[in-house]
Amino acid sequence: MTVNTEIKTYMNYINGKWQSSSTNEVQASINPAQKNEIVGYTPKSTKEDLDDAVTSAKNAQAAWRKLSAPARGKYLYKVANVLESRIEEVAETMTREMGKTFQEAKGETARGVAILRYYAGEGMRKTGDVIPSTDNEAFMFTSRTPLGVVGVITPWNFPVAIPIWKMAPALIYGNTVVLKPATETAVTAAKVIECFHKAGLPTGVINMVTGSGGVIGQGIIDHPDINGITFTGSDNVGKQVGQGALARGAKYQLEMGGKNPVIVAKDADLDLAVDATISGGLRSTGQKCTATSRVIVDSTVYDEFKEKLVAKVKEIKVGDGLEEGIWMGPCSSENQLNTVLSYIEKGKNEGAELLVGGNRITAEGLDKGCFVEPTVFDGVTTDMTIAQEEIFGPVLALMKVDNMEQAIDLANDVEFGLSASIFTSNIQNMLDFVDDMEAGLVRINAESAGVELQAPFGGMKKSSSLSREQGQAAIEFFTNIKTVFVKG
Ligand SMILES: NC(=O)C1=CN([C@@H]2O[C@H](COP(=O)(O)OP(=O)(O)OC[C@H]3O[C@@H](n4cnc5c(N)ncnc54)[C@H](OP(=O)(O)O)[C@@H]3O)[C@@H](O)[C@H]2O)C=CC1
Ligand SMILES: O=C(O)CCC(=O)C(=O)O
Repeated sequence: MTVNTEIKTYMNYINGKWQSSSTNEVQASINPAQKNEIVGYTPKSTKEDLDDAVTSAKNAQAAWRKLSAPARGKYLYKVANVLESRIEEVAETMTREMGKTFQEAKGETARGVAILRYYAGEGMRKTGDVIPSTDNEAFMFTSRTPLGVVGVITPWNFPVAIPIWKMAPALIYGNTVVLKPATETAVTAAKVIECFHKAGLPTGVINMVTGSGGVIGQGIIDHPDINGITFTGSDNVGKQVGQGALARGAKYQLEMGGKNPVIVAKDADLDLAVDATISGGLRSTGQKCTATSRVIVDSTVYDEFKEKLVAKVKEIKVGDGLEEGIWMGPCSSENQLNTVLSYIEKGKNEGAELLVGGNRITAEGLDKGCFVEPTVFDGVTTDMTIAQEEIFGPVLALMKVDNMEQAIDLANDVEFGLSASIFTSNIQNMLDFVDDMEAGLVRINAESAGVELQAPFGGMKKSSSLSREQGQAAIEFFTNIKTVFVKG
């Protein structure tokens, strides 16, 4: 494929115009597969830039809310068409900016298109109920009203899908938006916003301000004119968002980490389980909140499963995600790579046995990138750090159990509860797992990652603020219910 190597400076999008930051300062976005390559520059914005964006969103609010939902939907269909016409280009930028393979990046961009179309269609669906009143002369019903201005703070691991699955429902239900994308993937975000611009959304309905989390993200948390904040990212920052929003009475929604288990029962199809563990744990270099990280295997099939898993992990081709035949790209940044390596060190120091991987890759051609070997640990116990904390890297921890009850207890023995999967052919195992697993997504004979846009998405315990994103569930966050009582 041809790679676009032009280094461009992208801008904030405020009040329907592309604008540099008030200080004109920019930050470089670096390719994690080739750290000497700059993908583009984006503004290092200030509080003043954010204020302008919020004012613009606030001014646009009334007219956008007054449009019919089907009319708002028509705009989203147009955005979807523009993005669809740019899939390859946006995907290439994503791969160069955060490292996931081009195939995965294309899949994610296509998913962005599908999400836009889904929420465009939502504009034609009902948003309320008629409820019988005890007064037989009255008419009672519910309707939905938008929050107002929504602040959207997004991470780098799904730089197209996550902003879109937050912005599209915000818009269809009548909110206006200020997006603060992750700094690491701000160029990809700018390209997504270009699609909204091209689709001709009314001025001010959508705005983007790039810049540091500490300034622009914190600014969104504190801004009195932002009525709701939707966030995906780390546990620590999520807590700050929740506490800040609560303190000033803004609505908030948080999606944070996972420590997702896969259980392999003695009656599992082992080949299927091995493939799903690798796909769920190591695709996107393990940088998904739904990634498999703990592999809990029945002792009867433990050795056979381990042997098959290790053999396949050794075959994984790591490299620049733009190259043909590469299965796993780099970590998204040097920081992320160092975090992963530090967890691998902790695993070794705390007594886990390294079966494969464990090192930074420094082979020629990969030495300028943030590459780490896909890694599998054996003999992991639940008290170890690698069994408890989110690593966000290509690291699998094998854990042995003697029966299904032990497996589910172990699977639940973490602070997170996002996704979990089981491989079994026994119906009782499936039913027990569905009933007892403390996770927002429970998947049977399927990998832990893989979210469908039309279904609710979110976790239990520390994984989320207990609300759900995506599908029709999104309406609960992006609107308030009004109960209407009418009497002639
Ligand atoms: N649940 C998930 O899908 C994700 C989980 N993570 C977890 O988080 C770890 C760290 O990743 P990282 O990128 O640092 O995640 P962060 O939580 O720091 O970043 C997520 C978003 O929050 C912004 N942000 C950072 N600080 C603040 C702040 N004080 N107030 C408001 N917003 C802020 C970031 O901006 P900026 O980019 O400018 O810093 C980014 O837009 C990963 O290793 C992983 O464990 C990370 C990404 C996604
Ligand atoms: O598994 C997926 O497709 C979604 C994962 C996700 O939401 C995340 O990593 O933030």
